[in-house]
Amino acid sequence: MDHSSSALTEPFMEQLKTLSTSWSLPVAAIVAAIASLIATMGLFSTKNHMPVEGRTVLLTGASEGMGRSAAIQLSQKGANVIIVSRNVGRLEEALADVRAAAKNPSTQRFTYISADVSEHDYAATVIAEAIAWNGGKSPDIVWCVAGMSTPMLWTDDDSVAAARRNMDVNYFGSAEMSRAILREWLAPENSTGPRGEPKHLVFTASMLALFAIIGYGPYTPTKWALRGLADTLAMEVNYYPDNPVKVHIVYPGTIVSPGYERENKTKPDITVELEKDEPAESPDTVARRAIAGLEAGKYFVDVSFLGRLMQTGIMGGSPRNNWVLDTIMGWFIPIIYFFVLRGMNSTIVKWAREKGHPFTQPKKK
Ligand SMILES: NC(=O)C1=CN([C@@H]2O[C@H](COP(=O)(O)OP(=O)(O)OC[C@H]3O[C@@H](n4cnc5c(N)ncnc54)[C@H](OP(=O)(O)O)[C@@H]3O)[C@@H](O)[C@H]2O)C=CC1
Ligand SMILES: CCCCCCCCCCCCCCCC(=O)[C@@H](N)CO
Repeated sequence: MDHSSSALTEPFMEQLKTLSTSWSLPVAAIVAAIASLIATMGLFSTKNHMPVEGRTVLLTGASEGMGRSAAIQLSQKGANVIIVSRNVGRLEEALADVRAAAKNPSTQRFTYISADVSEHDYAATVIAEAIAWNGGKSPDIVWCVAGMSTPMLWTDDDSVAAARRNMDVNYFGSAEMSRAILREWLAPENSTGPRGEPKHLVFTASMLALFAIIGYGPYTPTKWALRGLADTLAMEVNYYPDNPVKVHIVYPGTIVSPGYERENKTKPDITVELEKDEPAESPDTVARRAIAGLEAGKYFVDVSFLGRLMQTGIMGGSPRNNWVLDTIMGWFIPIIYFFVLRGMNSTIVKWAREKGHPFTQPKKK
């Protein structure tokens, strides 16, 4: 016979148990969350999460603009550097600057590979060449920088052709490279165990992948696509615990680069008007901030204050840089966007009223 419970006490005990679990679970969760936050925040650590000295870095799109600046700065930090783009003359000039910046000129090595990132299967060939040059070892860090932009209105004649071209260079150029290098890094014969120095795969998006504005229809979706791929791969690399790889994605604002000069030739004036709130920066500055973010171990690499705010506003299921700050800041961003969007849309309507129907406005060519 069971004496331990009576008809009276049992429901009470059940209630008490439910009550205590309904409290203890959230409390335990909050305590665990705070503890793991403190552990992962890295607030007190100044560890360099991406040492490059003596390691080999491959960058696409590094003959001009931010990629070139990044290659030079990584050379200053002691990296061996491989730069990839199409034009050989510009590659040679850039490589001379990269070489001249070397920290240890007698031991660091440098080379370039000419390739068009928009060509199907280009990356497997580039990686094979890079490995042969690097004494049979794959590069330790791959940074996809190559990109282009042809801003125009979506109703313009050439917008869909431009969109396909932008997608081939910006998205598939990085997608193919990431696949080629991951097939090396993640291969069983290249396992280092979970404590091995991680490899780094870096994508270059744009602030427009966080907040889209009028006139970048052919371009912005390519950078959103990169964000989707980067989030996917940030999770997928965890499937290979013995082959540690860190994925990162950089979100630059306006970079005063040769590419920026080119895109401004066709950029609608209304786009120029709305993007003027994000201060334009030199390629050196953007590269320096991006590398600092990579060294700090960030997944989402912001290079400006607005970019930092925008990131927190769209994070969804992306890995966080700092769960506490990102969550608290995330509560405020919708309030900012309420005013920003109203302001931008009223500027657009005002311009249409002042300058006439967009089809009848003079076209930039
Ligand atoms: N400029 C800006 O305002 C912003 C730029 N970004 C992004 O940052 C990155 C760097 O931009 P930015 O500094 O302006 O770069 P630039 O446009 O100045 O330079 C582009 C580089 O990529 C190479 N490249 C272009 N197309 C190809 C191709 N099909 N195959 C191989 N290489 C190619 C170019 O060399 P070559 O022509 O010889 O091939 C060059 O080295 C890009 O991904 C860009 O989309 C993001 C936000 C803002
Ligand atoms: C909290 C949020 C505040 C929102 C303020 C909005 C300001 C809009 C700035 C848009 C800047 C776009 C820079 C990237 C440009 C680029 O990628 C191209 N130049 C490349 O072609």
